[in-house]
Amino acid sequence: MGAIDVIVALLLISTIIVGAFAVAGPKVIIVGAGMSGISAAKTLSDAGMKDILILEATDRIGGRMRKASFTGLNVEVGANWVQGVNGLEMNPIWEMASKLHLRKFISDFCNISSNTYKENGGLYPRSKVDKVIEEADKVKSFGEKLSKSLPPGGHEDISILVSQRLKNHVPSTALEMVVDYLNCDYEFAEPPRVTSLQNTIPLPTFANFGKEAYFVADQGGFESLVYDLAGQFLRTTKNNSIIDPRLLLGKVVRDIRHSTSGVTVTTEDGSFYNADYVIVSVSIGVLQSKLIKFKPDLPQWKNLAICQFGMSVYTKIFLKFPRKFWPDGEGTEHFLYASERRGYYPVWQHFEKQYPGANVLLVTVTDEESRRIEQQPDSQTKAEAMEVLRNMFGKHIPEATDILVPRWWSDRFFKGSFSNWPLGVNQYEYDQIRAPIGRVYFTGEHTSQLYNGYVHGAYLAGIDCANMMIKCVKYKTCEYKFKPKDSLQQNIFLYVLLTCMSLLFITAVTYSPKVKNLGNK
Ligand SMILES: Cc1cc2nc3c(=O)[nH]c(=O)nc-3n(C[C@H](O)[C@H](O)[C@H](O)COP(=O)(O)OP(=O)(O)OC[C@H]3O[C@@H](n4cnc5c(N)ncnc54)[C@H](O)[C@@H]3O)c2cc1C
Repeated sequence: MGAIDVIVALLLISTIIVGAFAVAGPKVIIVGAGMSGISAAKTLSDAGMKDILILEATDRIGGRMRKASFTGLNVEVGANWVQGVNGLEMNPIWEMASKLHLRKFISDFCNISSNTYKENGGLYPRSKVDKVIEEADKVKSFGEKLSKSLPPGGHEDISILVSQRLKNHVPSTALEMVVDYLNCDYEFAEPPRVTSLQNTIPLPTFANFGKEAYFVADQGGFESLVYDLAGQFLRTTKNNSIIDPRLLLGKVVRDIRHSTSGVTVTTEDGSFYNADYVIVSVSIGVLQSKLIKFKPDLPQWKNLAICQFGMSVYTKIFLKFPRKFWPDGEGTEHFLYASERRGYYPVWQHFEKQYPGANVLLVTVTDEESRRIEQQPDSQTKAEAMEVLRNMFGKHIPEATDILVPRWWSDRFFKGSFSNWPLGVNQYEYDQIRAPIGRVYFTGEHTSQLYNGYVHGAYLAGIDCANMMIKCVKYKTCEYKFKPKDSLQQNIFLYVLLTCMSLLFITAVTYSPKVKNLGNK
């Protein structure tokens, strides 16, 4: 063996050793490849924890960021807006969308009072709608002040509806209801009677990132953000297909066995995968549905916290027409239909700016209307939407030639659209949702400390969850600091006890010398 052979052999050995160390470290399985799962996986990878395996139930990544082809156009059936832009802090999703040069359009509802239709035809006078909006704004400001005055922790929280009652303004006319719908349901996908006041008004998304919202209308799809993020740590081809063996699609996780020594994840096709840790990023709707069984089961307090939180349903229905019959031009993009039946095909949008000449309308429904519509044939939904449009624009308008009705609620991999903070869940119970259980970690938009329900919430929660795991693995700091309800109650008890004892002590100290002095006199 010559000197060169020795050098080559040494190089080879050192490469093997370095390679072995590169993949050394714990193996982590990530369940779900939506924004949160991918963001968690990337954070682990960036920290050197590259031995990861992502198991995704569907045949794609992106989860609730999903484009669909509709009459030759790619439309967003899931997330559409970058919410919270131009504020004090930079929304990370805005930064990513700007970096990728996604086409996006500011959403402006300033002119909505000129575009509000009566149930039986014709527009409301602008001044009348303005008055209702003004009144609703006053009630909202009242709610905001009230919300800030409530004690932290959430044990005295009230619903948005209760704050309206306190201000003696519960929307009751068709016009008041549609304005209320736009303010509340259109954002949270659930009515004011359900939604927590303290945790939604003011909303951290708008308070921190800014009041503006931008509508993404890019043929590559909003989901391209997730693909871009994934491409930063998973092997991809030149045309951006992911070919990394660490991502497995079509793997429906059904069973997670966990113990102090590791986890075993079993998928519907009978495969099983061993690892040191698992991160579960499925929606809270999926967690509530028990599609995934934990063995042993999650503790009672954890299951309770998961089941108490809200998974709302928000449905974007797209309709295609042979020609345009709605007004277009500046200030006409959004229009309202004020029905006596609250939430009946209420918020409409045309795409003259985004997709000129496409002749597509979008109508949004939520909650019970969404569930009802998901269960009926699309032809029935088209007939109902056409009747509403004819009420607004007259009998002469053409019939829609196509309709697209996404079904997020019926889909077992989502069970709804996004989480909404309901009345009755305090901060401590919310913290319990994201608390790890041994080697099982949880992420997803519903675990975001400030931004549940949003894409940026999903992204930031993924980072937080991965960092929690990194701290545990690398620095052996595995404690998750949260206060379960019991400990809160114990703290209150202790606080009262200590206060009483202190008062007794102060009284004793204050009065005993005086008694002595008196005696001396
Ligand atoms: C109609 C709609 C409109 C929205 N509008 C907006 C908006 O305008 N702006 C905004 O910021 N946000 C919006 N959102 C919310 C936003 O899309 C979500 O908050 C975010 O995408 C959630 O990401 P995630 O990773 O937490 O969850 P998901 O995207 O749900 O990812 C979880 C992944 O887990 C997979 N999975 C589920 N079960 C299993 C299983 N058993 N085994 C393996 N994999 C499984 C799913 O297929 C999915 O890919 C909207 C959502 C919807 C549905």
